[in-house]
Amino acid sequence: MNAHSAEQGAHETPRLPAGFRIDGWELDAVIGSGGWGTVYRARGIADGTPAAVKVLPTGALGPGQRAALGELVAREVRFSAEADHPNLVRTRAVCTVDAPELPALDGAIALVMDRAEASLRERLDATATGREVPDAERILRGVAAGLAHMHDAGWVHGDLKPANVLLGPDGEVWLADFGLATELDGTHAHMPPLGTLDHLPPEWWSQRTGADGAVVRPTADIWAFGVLAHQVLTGGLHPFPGATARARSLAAQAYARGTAPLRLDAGLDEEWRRLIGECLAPDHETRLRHTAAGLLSRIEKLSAGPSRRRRLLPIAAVALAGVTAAAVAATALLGDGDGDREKDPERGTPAVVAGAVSPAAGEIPADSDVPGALRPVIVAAAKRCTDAEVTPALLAALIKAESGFDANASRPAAEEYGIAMWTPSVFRAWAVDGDGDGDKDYLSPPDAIHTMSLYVCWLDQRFKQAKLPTKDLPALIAAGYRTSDRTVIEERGVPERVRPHVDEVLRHLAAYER
Ligand SMILES: Nc1ncnc2c1ncn2[C@@H]1O[C@H](COP(=O)(O)OP(=O)(O)OP(=O)(O)O)[C@@H](O)[C@H]1O
Repeated sequence: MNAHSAEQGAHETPRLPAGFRIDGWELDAVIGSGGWGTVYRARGIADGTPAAVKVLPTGALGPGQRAALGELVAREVRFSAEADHPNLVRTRAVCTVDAPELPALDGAIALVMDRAEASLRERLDATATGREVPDAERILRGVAAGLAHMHDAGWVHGDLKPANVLLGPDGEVWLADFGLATELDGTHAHMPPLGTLDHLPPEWWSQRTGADGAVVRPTADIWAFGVLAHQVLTGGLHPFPGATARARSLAAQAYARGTAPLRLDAGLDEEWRRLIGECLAPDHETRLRHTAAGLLSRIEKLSAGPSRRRRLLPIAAVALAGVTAAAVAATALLGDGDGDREKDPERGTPAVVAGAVSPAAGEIPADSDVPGALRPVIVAAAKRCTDAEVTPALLAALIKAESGFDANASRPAAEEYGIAMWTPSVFRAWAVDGDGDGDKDYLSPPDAIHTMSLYVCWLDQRFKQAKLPTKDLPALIAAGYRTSDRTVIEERGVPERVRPHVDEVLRHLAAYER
């Protein structure tokens, strides 16, 4: 299971050895560890019933930690004991660990649960970016049903995320990890400021955290469901851009403030796009209209309808290019500057949305010097961007000026390599798997060109936001690709030192636009 989780717990508390017995259960290997406990494979001593035992230690912690853990454990135990629904993991017993030789674990609470085969997190990790997780709709239906039951019973999950959705041996879908589940008091409850950044609603950040912790309401679970559904239907893409959870949460907050639009993945089916967009309504009040029960009945209708597919790029272009319709890869937020192509930590994902064909996207003239094998790749890459300026001709002109279509081009002094002359560290932040081989490689022309399209799309949007003259956009993009968005915006035009390069791009562009 999740190696990260296993490591995380390893140094915090000792492990119980395989064969250790807790009441009628015998432990086997560790499945994984979370922030508060370790989960073991186990079986019933009497009849071999498979189980998973979560051991929640209460010793060996500082006083503050102990208080917080005590509360979480109490919640998890209480909720687990009360929860009874096919979409909530079943707790068969709550026991106490008797291990005087291991003081850190002696007296720990052990929750004996039905054992899952995998978590949704693992399924996502095993799914290629851009593909749906197998059985996606059924899984989402199970999650919505579990959530609806919790809300009806007056609880909020508070930590809905793929790691907390378990998949049983016979395809069961179980919500798990109720440490943050909290009982509703009127319309909201309180919980400590834990949870996972990636699934917290934007209003979380503007709430004051009082003695009882932040307010948590069912609408927080609705938001988390929207994020999770987007991940499940896109092979793990988060709906907000950023390389880190913190960056993504900042992007979600910018969206909630109205300074950035919501850009869901281009391949999403219309109905799902609408449903996810509603779950991700920017504020609690708007989200109030949507209940988990309402989501469940919509998903049931969706599943009953004709079979749905992610929208793919036009087959002809894809087949010719030898590339798969790998979905738009999430762009990443970057760290420190690198070379001349600087990076802006505030940037968002360009509008590579809707699977729409770029309005000005034409073919590249057959008698041009653009190699035939590259043409369909370039055309498909340009379709990643809905902005009219980013055409196959512009991409071709940029590539011609950058490398002369040489896949092995390199300028080591400037750390630029491959057909699109990517600086490796910059490439990594934007990388798209253009050829669908599961790898993102700046020396692979489809990867380099698809990534170029994404980056250029973002430059185009930056320059429009900065109100630079629209008629100059191709020149500005060429300059931005050679320098940085910031340099071009600060100079309010093409910097003199890259003027010859920009003129060359414009010459090629004129030739390819014929
Ligand atoms: N009933 C179960 N059957 C099989 N695996 C389980 C079961 N419950 C939890 N796990 C797995 O055990 C690991 C640890 O789970 P745990 O709930 O302790 O932490 P987490 O959810 O990864 O993190 P945190 O609780 O800090 O959010 C995870 O990989 C989880 O998928």
